[in-house]
Amino acid sequence: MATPPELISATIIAAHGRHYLAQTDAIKLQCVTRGKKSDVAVGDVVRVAMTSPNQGVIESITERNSLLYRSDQYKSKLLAANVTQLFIVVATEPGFSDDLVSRSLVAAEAAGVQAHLILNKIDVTESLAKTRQRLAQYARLGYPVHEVSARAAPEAAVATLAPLLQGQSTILIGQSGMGKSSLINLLVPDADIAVREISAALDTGKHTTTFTRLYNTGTGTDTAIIDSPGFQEFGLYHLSEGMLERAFPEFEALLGKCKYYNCHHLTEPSCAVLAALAAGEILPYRHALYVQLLHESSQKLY
Ligand SMILES: Nc1nc2c(ncn2[C@@H]2O[C@H](COP(=O)(O)OP(=O)(O)OP(=O)(O)O)[C@@H](O)[C@H]2O)c(=O)[nH]1
Ligand SMILES: [Zn+2]
Repeated sequence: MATPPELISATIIAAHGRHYLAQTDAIKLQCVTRGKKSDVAVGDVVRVAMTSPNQGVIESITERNSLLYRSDQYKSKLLAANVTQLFIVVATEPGFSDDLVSRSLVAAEAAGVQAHLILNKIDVTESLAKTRQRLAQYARLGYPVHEVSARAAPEAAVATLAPLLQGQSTILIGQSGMGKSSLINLLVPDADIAVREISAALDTGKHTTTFTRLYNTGTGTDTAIIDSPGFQEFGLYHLSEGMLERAFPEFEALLGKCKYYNCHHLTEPSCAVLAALAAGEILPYRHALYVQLLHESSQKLY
């Protein structure tokens, strides 16, 4: 009987299709999964069977502490595993979408991950007051908001964000143009070199921003920053009704107070959530998003 190959432990630092790059203490390994499986995410700790000095096959995934994902009607797409917090990068301009911010917050809640909002470009003073007002609504829901300017005050931006990142595994997400790359470059000084290395290893050609990647920063391996491609949509078809109502912190104190124990908070009489909405205690667009997500959840085809 042949001895099975030795398995080594590694962290997935980039994913492109079914090709992965895994980092061990000493080396980077190009990895594939067995068969058609593509259930591996950046941030996963995996066991790899070496097939050559820098290549291997992923044999197993270590149990995850968290898993963030998006989904459409047909399938879900893993965003990152084992993250402890999500930074949603927004800016004074171009404008950002409240729908995408709230969807990201719901995804974070569902994954049990702490979410922060990072307001970048506070040097653009024309739209600053208005943007602050919009973000205050999220602060009232309990999400910390941090203000920075990657361009006008880079050192202050690092001073604000670096302590929050220490010892955490943080994924940054944001719509295109918010300045996420500028922030990553400040927080991870060798990010450009790392991205070039990863692109070469995964053979992604010029499409350097189309894949999610993890950077280990600081002295140990306990601090990780994950950069993800800019996005235009954030489907959440995979969330069940029970998960959805618990993903809205403004519903929390009201759950269990509706007349019907199985209330959907849509049109039911004596619904505590609808009463709070009517009283102006719940923001209309947040409830509308809840209704939309409930609809998406019922449209799931997998
Ligand atoms: N005024 C101002 N402009 C900024 C700031 N940070 C970034 N920018 C500019 O905003 C634009 C977008 O920045 P990027 O860092 O490329 O943004 P991104 O979010 O990574 O966008 P994608 O690469 O499209 O995903 C660039 O022209 C930056 O120079 C800032 O603090 N203030
Ligand atoms: Zn209700």
